[in-house]
Amino acid sequence: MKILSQNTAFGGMQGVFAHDSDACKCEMTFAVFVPPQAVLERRPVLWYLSGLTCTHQNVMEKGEYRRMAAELGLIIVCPDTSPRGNDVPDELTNWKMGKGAGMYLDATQEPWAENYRMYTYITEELPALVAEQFRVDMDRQGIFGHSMGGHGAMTIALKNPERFRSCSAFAPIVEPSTADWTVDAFEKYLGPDKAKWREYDACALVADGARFPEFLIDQGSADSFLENGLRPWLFEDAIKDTEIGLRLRMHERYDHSYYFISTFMDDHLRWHAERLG
Ligand SMILES: N[C@@H](CCC(=O)N[C@@H](CS)C(=O)NCC(=O)O)C(=O)O
Repeated sequence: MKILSQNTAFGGMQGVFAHDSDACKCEMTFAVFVPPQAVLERRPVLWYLSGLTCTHQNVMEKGEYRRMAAELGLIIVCPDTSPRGNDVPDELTNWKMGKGAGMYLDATQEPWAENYRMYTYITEELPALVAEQFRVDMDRQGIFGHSMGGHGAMTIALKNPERFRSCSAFAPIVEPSTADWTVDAFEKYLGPDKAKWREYDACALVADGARFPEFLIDQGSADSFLENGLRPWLFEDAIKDTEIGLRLRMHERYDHSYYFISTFMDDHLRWHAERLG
């Protein structure tokens, strides 16, 4: 693992690191905030998955999570959203596909299958590296994210309920297999057989029997992607006859940006801290 930067913040450390990824077959970059408490003891770890067009950097610069994470003693890991580098396939003029749009799935179709294995990267390779390199308590993990990353967090929690104790999302794409934003990418990454898309779709996963105790979702009413991309009411419908808990909060006047995310960031960190102990 290479250290790209390390800066003291709120008594802890904000670092950016790079490593050679076996899953994605390229160099991957990620950010980690280590709170001051982690000098003395293992602390819970919270995974933040970012949205379309983002790298590890957007939330690090605009998410405003460090003060509260330091107070609560949470380690925050912010991975990149796709494989990177000149050898990685991309669609240069399409921000909803390829680099910056990994969709947190393992692609099965050419030319994507070789590098676009973000599900394996986020659930296996990066946790192993983080467990080795930082003072994390891997029995206390939570996951959250924004937009495409909200989709990632919810599907990963639903598929791994024994691993995560908490999950929340800002403006998540709850049904990517029918959303304007994501259908094209799902078809290119996973092929035309829509049955194969279901394991990466929060609503479909619930319909197929996946369970997670409860979710917190914050959504801005002035989010221009609400009607065609995000549609949290579909998840509300999906869990109706289940024991899954949902705290869905709509916020008038808030849009899709990091101004919205940073406003409710403290609430999400507290939500996770209460469940991670
Ligand atoms: N580029 C797209 C918008 C993409 C977008 O809003 N991305 C969100 C995640 S889905 C984001 O976090 N963008 C980066 C940022 O705001 O820093 C557009 O122009 O319509």
